[in-house]
Amino acid sequence: MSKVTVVGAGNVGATCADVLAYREVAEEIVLVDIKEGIAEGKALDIWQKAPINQYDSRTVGSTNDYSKTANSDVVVITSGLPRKPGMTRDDLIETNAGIVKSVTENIIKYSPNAIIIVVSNPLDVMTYQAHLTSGLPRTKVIGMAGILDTARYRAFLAEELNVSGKEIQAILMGGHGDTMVPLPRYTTVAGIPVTELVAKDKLDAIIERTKFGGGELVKLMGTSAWYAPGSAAAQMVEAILKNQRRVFPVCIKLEGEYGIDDCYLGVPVILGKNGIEKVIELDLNAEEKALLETSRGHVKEVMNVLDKLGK
Ligand SMILES: NC(=O)c1ccc[n+]([C@@H]2O[C@H](COP(=O)([O-])OP(=O)(O)OC[C@H]3O[C@@H](n4cnc5c(N)ncnc54)[C@H](O)[C@@H]3O)[C@@H](O)[C@H]2O)c1
Ligand SMILES: O=C(O)C[C@H](O)C(=O)O
Repeated sequence: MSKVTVVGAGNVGATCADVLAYREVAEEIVLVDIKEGIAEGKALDIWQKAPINQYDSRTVGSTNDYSKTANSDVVVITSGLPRKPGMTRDDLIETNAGIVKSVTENIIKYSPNAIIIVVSNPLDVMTYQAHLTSGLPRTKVIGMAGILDTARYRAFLAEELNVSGKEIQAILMGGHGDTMVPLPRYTTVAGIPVTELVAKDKLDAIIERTKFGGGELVKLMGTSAWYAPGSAAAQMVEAILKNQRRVFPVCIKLEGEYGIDDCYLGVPVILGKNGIEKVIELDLNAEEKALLETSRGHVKEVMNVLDKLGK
């Protein structure tokens, strides 16, 4: 029987649990939150939707009782503060590091072999926190951001070209912040290089919009996004539980890949039943390497802040 826990029953966590349920990705989905009753309520609401939307996955809620999460195959961590207008994701580090640490300790106590998908921000450094606290191999403590950032990039391109978003294939690398690195050289529209279809100035504008895609939504809503993020995390869970071996950009601790050591960054990987089955190393050109290096430098600075906080 497959079991998934989603910690944090807020906007992203509840959306993720809902997508997991209606896609019947797991038989049991446990939603956990620290706020009394909220996880139980949202789990019950999703369960009551099952007869309407015709699914059999069972959602269960828990207020901070991790015994209900025991033997989860995959755990998604969404607990933590979202940013408000005027803030960067990095501003959340102090509060969210404490939350991610305590949540990870509880998770590992009851599901020592789970694969952990981190969503809380600042994403790359919260993945670092969960990896350190869990003691699991790097291939089993991974971060969700690349699927979301790529989806934004794909949606903007679909709009520009007036084609289905399904036709856009793209890869994006680096940290989940303004230094992320969309890769037009690896972007195609049904196999056609995007550079043959979109003028350079338009493509550059789409890349810029993608980099600040999270901030655009924060400005509009006063808090950060949840539909696409929750669905993106659910897509990672599905790839793992169904051993789909999908190729996604995922945050992992790099240990020599791309000439980078000891830094958590988004890179293309094969995602399957063991978590990250393989990191795919692209032959980046000089410009792409320089952009990735800038992103690495930024994430490393925030990792150093976490080190100073005492992890
Ligand atoms: N990686 C990404 O691409 C991405 C995308 C969107 C949001 N995020 C991040 O995800 C996080 C959640 O965003 P949201 O919009 O769902 O926020 P939210 O405020 O709606 O939900 C967060 C939930 O976490 C809960 N929580 C806090 N401390 C907890 C603890 N110790 N144990 C269990 N639950 C706890 C809160 O009670 C709340 O219900 C934020 O840090 C946000 O920045 C990341
Ligand atoms: O922008 C945020 O703060 C949330 C998330 O990282 C996003 O990209 O939507």
